[in-house]
Amino acid sequence: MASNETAAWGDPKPPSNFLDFWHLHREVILVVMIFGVSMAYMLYISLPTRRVIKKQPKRAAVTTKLVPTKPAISGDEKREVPPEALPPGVVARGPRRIKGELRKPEATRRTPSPESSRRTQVLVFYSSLTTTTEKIANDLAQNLSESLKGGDAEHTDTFIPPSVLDLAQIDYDEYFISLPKATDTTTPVDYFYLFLIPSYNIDSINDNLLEHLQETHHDFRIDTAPLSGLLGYSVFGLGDREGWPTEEEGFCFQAKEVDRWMAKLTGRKRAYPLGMGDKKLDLTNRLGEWAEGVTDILKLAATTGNLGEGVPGSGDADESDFEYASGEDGDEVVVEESTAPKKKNKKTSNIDDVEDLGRIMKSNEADSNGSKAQAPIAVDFTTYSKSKVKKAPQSVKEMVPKSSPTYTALTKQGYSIVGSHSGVKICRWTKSALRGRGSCYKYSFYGIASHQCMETTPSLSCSNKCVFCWRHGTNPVGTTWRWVVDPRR
Ligand SMILES: Cc1cc2nc3c(=O)[nH]c(=O)nc-3n(C[C@H](O)[C@H](O)[C@H](O)COP(=O)(O)O)c2cc1C
Repeated sequence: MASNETAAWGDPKPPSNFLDFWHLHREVILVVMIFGVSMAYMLYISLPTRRVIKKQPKRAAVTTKLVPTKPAISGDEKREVPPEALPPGVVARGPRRIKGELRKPEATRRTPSPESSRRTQVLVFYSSLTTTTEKIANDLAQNLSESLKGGDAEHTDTFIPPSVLDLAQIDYDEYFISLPKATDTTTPVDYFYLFLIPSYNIDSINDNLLEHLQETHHDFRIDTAPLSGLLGYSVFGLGDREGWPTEEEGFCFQAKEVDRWMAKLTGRKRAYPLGMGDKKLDLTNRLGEWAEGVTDILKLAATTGNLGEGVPGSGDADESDFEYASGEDGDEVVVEESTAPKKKNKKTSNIDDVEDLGRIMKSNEADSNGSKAQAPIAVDFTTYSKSKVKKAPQSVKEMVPKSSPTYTALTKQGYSIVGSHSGVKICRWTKSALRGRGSCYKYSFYGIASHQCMETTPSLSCSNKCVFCWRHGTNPVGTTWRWVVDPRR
């Protein structure tokens, strides 16, 4: 035992075989090996060139992950050479550049080229009390449909057949607060609005439309030009010079109003000037000219995506500026240019909009130069003060005047009109009960003696247009009272 221990730690003689040697010196050998490996590792990680070479392939792998779709990478990138394979002397600089673009949904893209897949739809809006305009609207849509095809293969697919829309039937929010939603979402559609507006000096659906357009423009929650995405619009007015000889006396006054409000809501997208026709004189000719002009503009707009140079009066940049300055296109203009007093046109309010600084400066310049020319009037967009621009004289109207088609329609249904706004009608169930043909559900279910009922309302106007309404949609629609009020007694 003693000789063994001596051999392990103190025997100067070398061990007889490798196993003995290992048993004798393994601690020393292990320590030396660990030290050596540590040194080698330290040396390895301190060498910069090696690290770069090792990391390069890693970065390439990450890049490939980020761009999974092959078409998004251009042909140059596909041929990119890995850094290891570069010829000597050529240095690979920085990370690989990815060319391409964010892929948007097809519907949101806009390519104004003729090959564009966009389509155009004309919407023909009309109002009609005595059916002339309704017929004209349908004919116009039919003719437009033909002439926009025109045997021209290029335009055949561009235009969706025009739609005819009765202003008394549609929901204004769908068309005049934002653009209509296309049914086919795969192909983007540009809308072009046409209006056929007869004028009525009695309460009619035109008043509702005008009120809606005006409210939309002034609603602080909505953009002032929410229809600026329209391709364009144009208005044609129908009137009667026999009763309303001049525009000042009310000839086509509501078509002019619609045109003016649409200019505001579309951000001046008037594609063709306002047309006007006298039902008894020149309607066919004037309408024909207007329709021809509109067709030309439509073809141009559908292929280029814009209204081009425009035609005189259509509201291109110069003309709009003129309209703007002369007050034709702004209800905010407080004094007519021609009637403006020469020296009192400085400012009508203490608050001016920044957008008007240019005009205000011009006006001041003209003043200081002592120029006699009438400068444009300063405009205050921050107020909704009532316009003092001369309008066709408008008195408070009766809700259902005896001479109106509404009166005729309601009396034909069996109503008696009391005064100018109340209506009474015997319920059909009352008649039925009197004839012994059965009563209504109120009697059948609850025993109410409903055979004595009558339908009556103090106001024939209503704020809704319910499909089941007993007024059959022939009554005026309004959210406020704007008609003649009965005397107290
Ligand atoms: C009750 C009534 C009021 C009218 N008021 C006007 C008017 O103020 N200005 C005008 O130019 N024409 C006026 N007209 C004429 C109509 O605008 C014209 O006849 C039009 O063609 C009628 O179209 P419709 O048949 O589609 O209703 C009025 C017609 C009616 C029946």
